[in-house]
Amino acid sequence: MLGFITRPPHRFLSLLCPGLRIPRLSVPCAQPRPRAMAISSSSCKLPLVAVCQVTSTPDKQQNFKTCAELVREAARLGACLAFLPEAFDFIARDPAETLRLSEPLGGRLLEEYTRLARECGLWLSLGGFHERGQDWEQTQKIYNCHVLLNSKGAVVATYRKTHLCDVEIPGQGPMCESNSTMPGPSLESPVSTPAGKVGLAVCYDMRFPELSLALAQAGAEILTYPSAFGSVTGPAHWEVLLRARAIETQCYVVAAAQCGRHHEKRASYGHSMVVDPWGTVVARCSEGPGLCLARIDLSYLRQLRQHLPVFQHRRPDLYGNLGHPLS
Ligand SMILES: O=C(O)CNC(=O)[C@H](CS)NC(=O)CCC(=O)C(=O)O
Repeated sequence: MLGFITRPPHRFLSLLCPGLRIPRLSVPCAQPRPRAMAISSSSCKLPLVAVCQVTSTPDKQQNFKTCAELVREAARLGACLAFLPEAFDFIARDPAETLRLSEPLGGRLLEEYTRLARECGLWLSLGGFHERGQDWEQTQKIYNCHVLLNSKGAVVATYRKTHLCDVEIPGQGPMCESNSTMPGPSLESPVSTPAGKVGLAVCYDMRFPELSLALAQAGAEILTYPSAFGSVTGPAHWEVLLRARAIETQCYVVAAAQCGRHHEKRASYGHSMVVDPWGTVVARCSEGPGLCLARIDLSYLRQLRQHLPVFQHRRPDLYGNLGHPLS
């Protein structure tokens, strides 16, 4: 069947996901994009991804139950890949509790997620696992590890957050991630998944466009920023940063977020979303825990990159080869 679309099919997604809000754009008719483009198959054949939003607490078992329910729902709705936010495993009250609750990749929690991926037959982006790495004995610190599982439950990639969030924002309470966490040593090459080539990052990493450019130049089609964004920086920066990363890299951006109050000392902004390579928010979660869905249209991405070839127009002679090469 030959279909014509101008952008991913919102109407269909709203039917699938009643909680999904169709985005209101600030400049809805001023967009000089191709009027319509032909796609060779029905939009229903395009891969569907699910973005899960949760409120993690220090209760690991309860957090797993909540995430597993959302992942099962994502599978039931036909998603091939589900994204969980940073700290999907738990959000602790202090660094000592964070360290106490952490596990190695070979621990019980990852085993449960392996079983879940296999049972549901979908890929899982576990967006920020508190990982006791190989150097745990010496450092007594963890890594903030983004783990990608395939539909058989195998770990196909790991990326350890390279930019740690040590910031003091008035009104938000100080964050000092390096109290408990080591920065990752390297970027990870984008990974082929049923939805496209996924570039891995975590939360605060989104503030460093060099990283997203490096991933895009290494072939990423989908950038992922699983997050636990603060409640002061959230309203000011969250959507702007995600849309900017999508526009400048011409990638889909998927950002699963923590939301609500985790315990007496901490709350997160929520607003999980998927942004398309044009910068349009094509799916977003509503206030509380839940999920939203989006179709990934790589032929649209490729056409956009042809129409607007920014990667051919860069001037590394003027400002260096930012974000290139990856390794
Ligand atoms: O603490 C954990 O258990 C997991 N890690 C996090 O939640 C991290 C470090 S505190 N949060 C962020 O990076 C928020 C960044 C942010 O809010 C911004 O860039 O404005």
